[in-house]
Amino acid sequence: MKNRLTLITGTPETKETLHQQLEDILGEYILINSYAVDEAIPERVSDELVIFSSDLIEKEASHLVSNECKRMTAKRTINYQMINQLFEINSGTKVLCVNDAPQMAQETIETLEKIGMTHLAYTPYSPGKKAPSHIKTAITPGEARIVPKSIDQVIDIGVRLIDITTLIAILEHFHLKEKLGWTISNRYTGKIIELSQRLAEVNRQTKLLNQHLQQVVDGVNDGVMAIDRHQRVTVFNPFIEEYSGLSHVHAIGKTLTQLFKEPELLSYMSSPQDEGKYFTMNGYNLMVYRIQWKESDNILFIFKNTDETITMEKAARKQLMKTGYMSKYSFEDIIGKSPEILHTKKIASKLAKTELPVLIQGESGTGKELFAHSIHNQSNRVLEPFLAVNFSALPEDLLESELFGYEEGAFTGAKKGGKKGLFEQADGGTIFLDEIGDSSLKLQARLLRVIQEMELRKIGGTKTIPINVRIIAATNKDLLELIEDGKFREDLYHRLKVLFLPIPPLRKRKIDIPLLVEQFSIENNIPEHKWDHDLIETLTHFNWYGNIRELKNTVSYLSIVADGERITIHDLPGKDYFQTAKIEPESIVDHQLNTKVLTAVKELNDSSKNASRKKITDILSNEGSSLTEQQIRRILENLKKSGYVTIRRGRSGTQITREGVQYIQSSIN
Ligand SMILES: Nc1ncnc2c1ncn2[C@@H]1O[C@H](COP(=O)(O)OP(=O)(O)OP(=O)(O)O)[C@@H](O)[C@H]1O
Repeated sequence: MKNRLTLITGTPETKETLHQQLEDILGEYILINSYAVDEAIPERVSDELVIFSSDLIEKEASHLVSNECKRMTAKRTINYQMINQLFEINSGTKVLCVNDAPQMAQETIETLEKIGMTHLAYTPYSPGKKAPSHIKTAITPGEARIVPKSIDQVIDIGVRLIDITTLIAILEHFHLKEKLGWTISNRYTGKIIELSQRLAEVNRQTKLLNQHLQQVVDGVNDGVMAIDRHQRVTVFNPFIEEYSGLSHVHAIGKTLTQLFKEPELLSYMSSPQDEGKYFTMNGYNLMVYRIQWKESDNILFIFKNTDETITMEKAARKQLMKTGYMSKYSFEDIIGKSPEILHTKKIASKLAKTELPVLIQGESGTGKELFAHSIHNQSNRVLEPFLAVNFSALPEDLLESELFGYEEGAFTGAKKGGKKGLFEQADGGTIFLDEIGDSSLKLQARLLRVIQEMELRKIGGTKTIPINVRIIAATNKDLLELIEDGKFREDLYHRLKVLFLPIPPLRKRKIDIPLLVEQFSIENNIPEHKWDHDLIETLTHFNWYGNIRELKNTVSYLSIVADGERITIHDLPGKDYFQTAKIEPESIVDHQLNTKVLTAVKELNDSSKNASRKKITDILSNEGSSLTEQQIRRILENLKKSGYVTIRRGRSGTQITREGVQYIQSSIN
C-alpha cells in the first residue's frame, strides 16, 4: 500500500501549487491529498502525515486533524524560477511586499533578503494596513488580488514553495531519504546554484556600473557630493575633497552636520532650493547647487568654483577671438562723464539684456560701433560670435553673397563647396548691420525676409536654413527721410527699430573732450605734461562735426607732427583738415520752397496763430502750391537745422527766428 500524506493550505491557489510541487517530487511513492481552508475540508483528516502550509493554517485547521496523525508545518521559500523579474527593478526602488497577513508579508521580505534580493527597499503590506501612496510597485507571492489600488506595477513571484528542509523531513518520515534524498537535494541545489550565478552576475554588473559612475563623478570638473535618505554621504569626489579639506574616506557615511560647520551652508543644503547660492570655503569661491529628484530621497550637491568658471569663459572668448568673430569693446571702453553719454550707456545696457533688434542712430564717428560691440558683450550671447558688416563699404552683389552665402556653382567664380554667409556664421550670436541706410532696395527686401522668418536660403540654394541671430543695425542717415524718398523700406525700418538708441554728437557733450584727449594721448604715448593748456581749451570748445573719430585722428596727428617741448595750438592742422557742419548748397528750387514756407510761418506767427504743418499746407495750397504735409515737415526740419525756425510741441508750434526773417528779406532784395 502506498504511503499517504495530506496537505492543508489557505487558498486554493496555494493548494494547487504546493500539491503540484509534492506530486512532482514524491508522487511516485506517496499518495497526496490536498485541501484548502477556503474550500471544503473533510470533518476528519486521518492520513499518516499532515502538512500545514503555514503556522496560521495550522492554527486554523488543527482541530480537523486526528490526534494519531503526525503534523508538520511546512517551511516555505521563494519560487526561484519566478525571481528573475525582480532583477528588472532598479536598485533602491521602494516596493510594497504584499501578503495576506502582516507576519507573512514580513516573512516574505526576510526570505527575499536572505536569498540576496537586497537591491530593493521593501515595505510590508497586508489587508487592513494603509499603503504609502508614493510606492508604485508591489511584489506578492501569489496574492495579487489583495494588492492596493494605488500600485501601478504588480510583480507576482508566485506561491512560495515548500523548502528543502521540509521535503527532507517528509522523506525521513516515510523512510525514503536514503532512496530519494540525493536526487531531490541535487535538483534543489541545482536551482540555488543557478540563482546564485545570476545574482553574482548582477552584482558584477552593478559593481562595474558603480566603478564607471565613480570614474565619471571623479572626472567631473566640479565638486560633487550626494546624500541618501538617511542624510548620509554616499558620493564625495576629489574636487569636493579639495574645497572642503576632507578626505572621501572620512566623509562617506557621515551626516552633513558632522562634516560642515557653517550654519548658512547647512541651512541651504537642508531645504529645497531652486537657485544656487554663493559660499566661500577654505578660500575657494563656490556656487553651490542642490538637486533633488521627485522619485528619490537622494540629494545631489554640485560645488562650482566661480574663479574657474571665469577662467573658462575667458578661454572660450580666446577661442572666439581666434575666429575674429568676437566683440572687442564693452561699456567700460566708452569714455565720458557727461549726463548725455552716461544716460545713453544706461539705456544701452538695459537694451543689451533683451533679444530684440536695436537700431543705433548717430552722426558719423559718435561711437555707434562701440555701442554695438558693448551691447553684444553685455548680452546673454556674449560667448557666441559677433559679426559686423558695413553696407557702405562693399558693392551690392558682394554684400549679398557675404551675408547669405552661396551654394557651389551659384554663379561664375563661386567657390567650390559654396560658402557660408555671415548670418549663418553668426548663429547663436549677434550680427551688426552698420550703415544700413546705404543698403540697396534689393538687399533690403532679402534682409527683411531673413529677419521676419529667421531663416535663410543661400544664393543658388533650395534649402532653408534656420538661424538664431540678434540684429543690431546702425545708421548716420535719417532713415525716415530715406523712406520718404523711396530709398528705404518702411517695413524693414520697423523691424530694425524695435529698440532705438540715439547717440549724442560730441558737440553736445563737450565736457567729455578732455577725458577723450587723455585716453587718446595714452594710446599715442603723449606724456600729459606736453599738452598746452590753451590747446586743451581750444579742443574742448571746438564743434567736432566729425565727432570722436575726428578728435582721435587729431590727437594722432599731433603726436606725430608736434616735435617741440610742448604741443600748442600752433601744431593744429589747417582749417581744411576739419569736417564742417553739413549744410548742403541750396538749389534755386529749395530756396523758393524755403522762402514760401518761412513766409507762411511768419504770417501765422504775426497773426498769433499756431503755425502747424496743416495750417502751413493750407496757406501754400491756397497760393497754388501742391506740397504735402510730409514735404513741409522736411523743409521745416532743414530750416530748423539752419537756425531759421524753432519747432516746439504744443501751442507755440513753429516760430520764425530773426535769421529766418532776414532770409525772407534777402530773397526779396
Ligand atoms: N566714448 C568713446 N570713448 C572712447 N572712444 C570712442 C568713444 N566713442 C567713439 N570712440 C572711438 O571713436 C572712433 C569712432 O567710433 P565708431 O567707429 O564706433 O563710430 P561710428 O559712429 O560707428 O562711426 P561711423 O558712423 O562712421 O561708422 C573709434 O575709434 C572708437 O573707438
